[in-house]
Amino acid sequence: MLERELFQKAVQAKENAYAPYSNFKVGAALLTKDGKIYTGCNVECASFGGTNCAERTAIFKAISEGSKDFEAIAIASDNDTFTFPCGICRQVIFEFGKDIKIIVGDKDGKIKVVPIKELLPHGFSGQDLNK
Ligand SMILES: O=c1ccn([C@H]2C[C@H](O)[C@@H](CO)O2)c(=O)[nH]1
Ligand SMILES: [Zn+2]
Repeated sequence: MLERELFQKAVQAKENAYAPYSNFKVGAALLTKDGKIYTGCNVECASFGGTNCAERTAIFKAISEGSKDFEAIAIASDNDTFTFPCGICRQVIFEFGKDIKIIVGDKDGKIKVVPIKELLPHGFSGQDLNK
């Protein structure tokens, strides 16, 4: 699966976003090492703390379906430029692999790929708990 194709899946997943409060729709597409794709969107809540980001929706779907070896996650919003994952999502992505590739795109179709360890330098992980 090409990075560009995975990004397009994230663009499609964005259509299902439930974002009536922020109006900021986000889609994510998660590629597993065995070639499966799990998509996700942000789901907001009137009690704002109940909101879940697109990235974590995709990851939690995958985990709950028995997949936990991830290759890459693509993220799309309606912004003109790249939307990188928030801090909470960076930590959750890092939980499942320090080399997972983050794929973002801009309005001109430019794709950028960055490993999660670059977005979360010195990240806390299970290793710190001797796990
Ligand atoms: O990478 C991001 C950044 C933000 N959001 C969502 C959370 C909230 O619904 C809205 C505004 O922060 O966008 C995501 O899903 N992913
Ligand atoms: Zn997030």
